[in-house]
Amino acid sequence: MPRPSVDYSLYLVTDSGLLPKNRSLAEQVERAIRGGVTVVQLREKKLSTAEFIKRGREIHEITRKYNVPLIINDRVDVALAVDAEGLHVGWDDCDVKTARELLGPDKIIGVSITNLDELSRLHGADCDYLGVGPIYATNTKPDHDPPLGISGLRDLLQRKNFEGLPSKIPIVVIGGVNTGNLQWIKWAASGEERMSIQGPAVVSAIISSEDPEDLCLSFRKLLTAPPAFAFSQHEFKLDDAAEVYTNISSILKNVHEHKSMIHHITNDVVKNFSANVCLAAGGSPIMSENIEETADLARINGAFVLNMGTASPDAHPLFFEAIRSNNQFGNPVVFDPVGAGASKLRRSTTAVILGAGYIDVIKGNEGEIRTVAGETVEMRGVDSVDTILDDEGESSKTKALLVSTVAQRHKNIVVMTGVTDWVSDGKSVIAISGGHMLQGVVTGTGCSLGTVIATMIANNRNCKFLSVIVAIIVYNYAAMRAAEGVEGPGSWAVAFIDWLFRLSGQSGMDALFRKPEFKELGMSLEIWGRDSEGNLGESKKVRL
Ligand SMILES: Cc1ncc(COP(=O)(O)OP(=O)(O)O)c(N)n1
Ligand SMILES: Cc1nc(C(=O)O)sc1CCOP(=O)(O)O
Repeated sequence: MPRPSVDYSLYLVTDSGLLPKNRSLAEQVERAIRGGVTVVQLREKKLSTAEFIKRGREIHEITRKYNVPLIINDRVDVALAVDAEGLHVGWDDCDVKTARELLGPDKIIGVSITNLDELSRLHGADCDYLGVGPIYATNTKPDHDPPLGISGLRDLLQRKNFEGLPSKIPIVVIGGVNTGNLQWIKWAASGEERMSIQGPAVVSAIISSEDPEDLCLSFRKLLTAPPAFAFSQHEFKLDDAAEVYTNISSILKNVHEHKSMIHHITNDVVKNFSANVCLAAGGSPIMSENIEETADLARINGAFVLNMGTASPDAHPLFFEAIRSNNQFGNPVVFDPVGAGASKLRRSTTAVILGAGYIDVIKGNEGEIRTVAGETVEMRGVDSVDTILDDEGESSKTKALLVSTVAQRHKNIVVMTGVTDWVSDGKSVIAISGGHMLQGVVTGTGCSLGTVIATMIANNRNCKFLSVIVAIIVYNYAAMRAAEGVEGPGSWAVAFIDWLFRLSGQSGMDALFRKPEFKELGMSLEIWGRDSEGNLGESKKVRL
């Protein structure tokens, strides 16, 4: 008998420890199937063999009624005893070859994949689907491997040489998946990848739900629609500076019409400065670190800034909840990995944050962005390490490649600050000149660029990349104008806020481009083109 063709679009994995009060597993599973679950995996870690088999038969009766395949977790003997449709194994369980010999050719075998090495080790295995995870951190499996995040997932899906497995092998993605992040995961994992995701495998969100039927109906609806505010990558042509001019006034108009709330979780040193910058740029700041209110704030947020400058491990659950809540409402998330390479704690906090949910913009200096890229960077505190040196010639191309690679891996926007600021959405790369050396001696100037970016994209969710570019231009120009005639860093900081306030009014910036004093400052955009194979090619500098 040939193996059944399976619809993996909504895969339920059970955990009887997470059921709502007075609810049996059988009832929960049946309700979930009525809502649209297409595969059920019985995962029992605490039952004796006899109890596992008994429960397996009970659940199998239900799944058979709805023609939904039942997969048994870990245990070949139980799968055989129950005559389940399949088995799911991890790397500590029975190997695929032995499982196939024991189960025969017509049973489904699924395998867990956490990294590229496991994918290679699966070479030639006779398995039917892969369970890839954890995509995000989860309390359901406390000993889980470090989360893949979007970048890890994309690395796996883009893997070119996994000969020996069917190229279209179905993939389900597991770990922290819920109705708030499902669309982001599906969207971020789509593109030119070799393998694609068929659906989520979900434990706690469904098993602990009071109304699993309704919840699964919501999952089904979300599976087919893209997230409302995913950005589409932008194909800048070498002559496209005009596009920035064309859009700048509508971007600023949206900011001023809405005065959106920008929730900051930021470091103690810069709170006051960032709040003032946010107000001057047209936003409404709230600096809250209460985990109890992150979900309520996300309901009304325009955007969320997460700056890990003074973070301790105690703050990880707060970061986690805030990212998840803001993803749920489609609020842009701007992450500043302050000092990411300076200590083990900061490296692990960066991984926690990137493994908590979708991040729209990563903004950092060169050392921070290289750390996010996976390099080991010796940072002296939180200040930038400019090892790629100047912005000329080859080093300039190296920077362009760095930001575009990180943006491609995370399917987001990456801003790398420095004497020149670099920004990429994975497709286009733009280098923006401007700014002033006094920024380097006032605490919080780097951090508050994240604030201005968040303020600009909060109400320009359909053109995030352009909004980030506009934010950097406004910011750098304000920094330069503020430096005129001031005595030093203290008075510059005050003048900077004044200039931001003046410029970010719609008419202020709109008129600005036409003024001679703007032209005289010599700010420029350098736009990088791609050749026919998609590689970064030549660049063209355009004076603003
Ligand atoms: C669909 C799916 N994917 C991955 C897993 C994890 O399986 P495993 O690695 O065996 O870990 P445990 O489930 O045994 O804790 C899964 N169960 N289902
Ligand atoms: C069973 C399991 N396996 C994982 C893996 O990464 O292999 S993560 C996981 C638990 C997923 O639970 P939830 O949907 O509640 O986050």
